[in-house]
Amino acid sequence: MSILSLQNVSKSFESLKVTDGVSFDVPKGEALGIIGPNGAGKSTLFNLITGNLMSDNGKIFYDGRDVTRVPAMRRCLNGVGRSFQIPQPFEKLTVFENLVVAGAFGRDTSEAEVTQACAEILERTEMIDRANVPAGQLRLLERKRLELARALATDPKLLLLDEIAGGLTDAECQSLIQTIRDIHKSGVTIIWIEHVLHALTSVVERLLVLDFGRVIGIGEPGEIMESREVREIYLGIEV
Ligand SMILES: Nc1ncnc2c1ncn2[C@@H]1O[C@H](COP(=O)(O)OP(=O)(O)OP(=O)(O)O)[C@@H](O)[C@H]1O
Repeated sequence: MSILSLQNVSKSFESLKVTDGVSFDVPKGEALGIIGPNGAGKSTLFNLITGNLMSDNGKIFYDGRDVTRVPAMRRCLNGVGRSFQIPQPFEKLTVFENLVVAGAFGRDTSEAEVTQACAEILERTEMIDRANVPAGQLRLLERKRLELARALATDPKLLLLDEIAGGLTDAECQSLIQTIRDIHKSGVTIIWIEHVLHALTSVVERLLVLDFGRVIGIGEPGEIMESREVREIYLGIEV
């Protein structure tokens, strides 16, 4: 069964069509990667799925329900979690406090349950040693881990990751990949936008390619990367 289904979804900013008749389904438990050139409309697609933006046309179904006009907060409470391309934690709050804020707003449970869940998430994301450090003092990998942890604090069934591996060294990237794999193994459905292709293809089962707001390919990563259109458009390789 699909946890997410987009049917002919479009979005324009004035005369610029940024999402152009996008349709795809994501089965429960899948990890799907999204690639495409800068400005292809990847983050906009995330904003449409989370409800941060409303589509002009088309339908979005989440967990069997039509959420096309459902506001972002409600979608989050129902299990749509996300990380942002540019992490913006509360810099003066500690790592733990940042998580508790996300948990308090993003899940429908008691304060005690939020606190307990946040402590567990700090373990899972290897941030437990940094629990009492103000977010403003974190290094890049830790900021990325905090961003991931904040998304997990909302107890997502569907987790959207927006370029979480960007700017990391290879070793840092590998350690983050392992954490994302563990989250995936625990049953969370993941959609991951990423320019770091080796990171993406080491986790996802399928890749979706966006270009000028259109889906130009979706399928098994090896097949997608071999496709002539993808190589020409995305990689700039003449074939
Ligand atoms: N709120 C907005 N108002 C006007 N134009 C916007 C808005 N948000 C995005 N755009 C434009 O829509 C296009 C797609 O942007 P988007 O951020 O979705 O692309 P992207 O594929 O995520 O790019 P990148 O890989 O650089 O992050 C860009 O031309 C961008 O300038």
